[in-house]
Amino acid sequence: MQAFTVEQVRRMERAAMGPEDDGTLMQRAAAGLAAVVVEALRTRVDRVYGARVLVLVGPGNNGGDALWAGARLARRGVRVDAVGVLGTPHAEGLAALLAAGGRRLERAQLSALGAYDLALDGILGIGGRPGLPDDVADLVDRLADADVPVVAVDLPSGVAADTGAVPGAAVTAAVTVTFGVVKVGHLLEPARSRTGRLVLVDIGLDTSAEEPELDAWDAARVAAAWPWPAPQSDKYAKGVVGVDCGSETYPGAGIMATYGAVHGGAGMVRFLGPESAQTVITTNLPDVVFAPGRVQAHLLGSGWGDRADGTQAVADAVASEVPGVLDADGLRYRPETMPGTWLLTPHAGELARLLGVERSEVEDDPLAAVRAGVGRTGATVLLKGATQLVARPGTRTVELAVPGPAWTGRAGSGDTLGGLCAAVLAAGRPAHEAAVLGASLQAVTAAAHPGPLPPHALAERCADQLGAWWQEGRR
Ligand SMILES: NC(=O)C1=CN([C@@H]2O[C@H](COP(=O)(O)OP(=O)(O)OC[C@H]3O[C@@H](n4cnc5c(N)ncnc54)[C@H](OP(=O)(O)O)[C@@H]3O)[C@@H](O)[C@H]2O)[C@@H](O)CC1
Ligand SMILES: Nc1ncnc2c1ncn2[C@@H]1O[C@H](COP(=O)(O)OP(=O)(O)O)[C@@H](O)[C@H]1O
Ligand SMILES: [K+]
Repeated sequence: MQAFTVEQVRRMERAAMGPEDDGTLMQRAAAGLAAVVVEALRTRVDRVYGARVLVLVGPGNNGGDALWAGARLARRGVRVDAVGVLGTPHAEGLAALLAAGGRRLERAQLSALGAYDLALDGILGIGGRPGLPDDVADLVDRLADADVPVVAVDLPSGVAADTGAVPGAAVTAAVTVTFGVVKVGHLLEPARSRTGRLVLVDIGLDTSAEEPELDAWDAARVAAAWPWPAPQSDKYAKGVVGVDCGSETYPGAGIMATYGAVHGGAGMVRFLGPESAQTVITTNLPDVVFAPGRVQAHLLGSGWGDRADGTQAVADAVASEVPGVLDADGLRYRPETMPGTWLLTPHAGELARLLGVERSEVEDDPLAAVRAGVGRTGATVLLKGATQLVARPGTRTVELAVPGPAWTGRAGSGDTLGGLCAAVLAAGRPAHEAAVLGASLQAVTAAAHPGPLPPHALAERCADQLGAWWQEGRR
């Protein structure tokens, strides 16, 4: 699924409309929106005729969409009340609603909100600045308290369309009906959680001239793209991962990274980390070897802590011209520039440190931050967290891994994730694919095994997930 910025949407809308806006796009949007509301009413109250819908109307075309959809609903016998909550409502849309038998109410006339079967959020769309005025936020809260489900028009009002930030009050929708194309904010947390189920209505926009801002993967695409071994593949075709992770202080990181590489399907894993981790690895993963030798992907940095020869270790690995994953503490020892064949896997705090900015800056605009990480380092960057973004040199579009459940975020999950990515890298895939596939496999597996599994146990389930896909023939 591809997502676009507001600026791109405006360009596509202008191209579709031509010099004059004759309202065609808005009519298509309203028709699609009304159809979704009809289905939602059938599901919720088992009727359309006589059902009650409240339309919250803002000052722009977003309110226009909602009012025109309200008119369509009113013609089907829905009892539609519209209330202007910001500015002056779209004139033609309001006239159409009133002509169809809908009512316009003042806010003071609103009582017994629980009597509404559903509310339409037509307050702000792509022209909205994030946040809602206090009085509007208060009405939105009262609807939530009254358990009235909200269908958001285009975007849940109050969220930032281009970043997914939610810096102030915002609507939480059960369903969001968006028009033409998906917007960035629908897919990035925290706005994603405000979006609910996302329905895309085709209004005839042509995306071919625009490079998408985001390319979001789903599980089926991950399964299809996985580097499945061919019948003749030997261990070198599957790839050898060299794991130099962990330290005497943090031996577990080396163990969990190794679990990731083994269960991500590496043909061989060489463990080149601290001796204190070796006994556990030998006992639980006897296939791992400890002798130095041929490596097709490096995995460095997880659990290093302070490492006296850290700079040299990273420099040597980069100089070997073999691709690699550089994680966690290893990021502090990176050379000034790195090849795009290397994958850096920072979480928000690590990326902030790398960029010399506050963590909040990364969290407020992760898309800009992950691109800045590429600009700063030259490497491919996976920003880890609730939404996992992958940026690479030379390509503006940022890839979005399949999201997983919040249980996944535990000490050591990042270490196993590094191992999964390194296994894909060792199989010969480019760094950005290794990042998306590794992160998505972990997320899909965690979703299929909900609960607080420790990272090494989740890594074992990753192998089960690959096995299930293999048996389904999804390759
Ligand atoms: N164009 C098309 O062809 C199509 C467009 N479509 C629909 O149009 C929507 C975009 O419509 P839009 O451009 O009119 O902007 P919209 O989001 O309604 O609001 C802008 C108004 O809100 C105000 N305002 C902003 N933030 C605020 C805040 N925090 N608090 C208070 N006020 C705030 C802002 O005021 P100002 O910036 O002037 O202060 C301005 O008056 C789009 O999402 C889709 O639903 C579809 O029909 C398909 C065809
Ligand atoms: N809210 C969340 N939802 C889903 N996955 C998450 C969430 N938070 C973190 N994760 C996952 O957990 C892992 C945490 O990585 P990281 O912060 O590097 O942990 P550590 O360094 O302790 O191993 C990442 O792989 C990320 O994918
Ligand atoms: K809206």
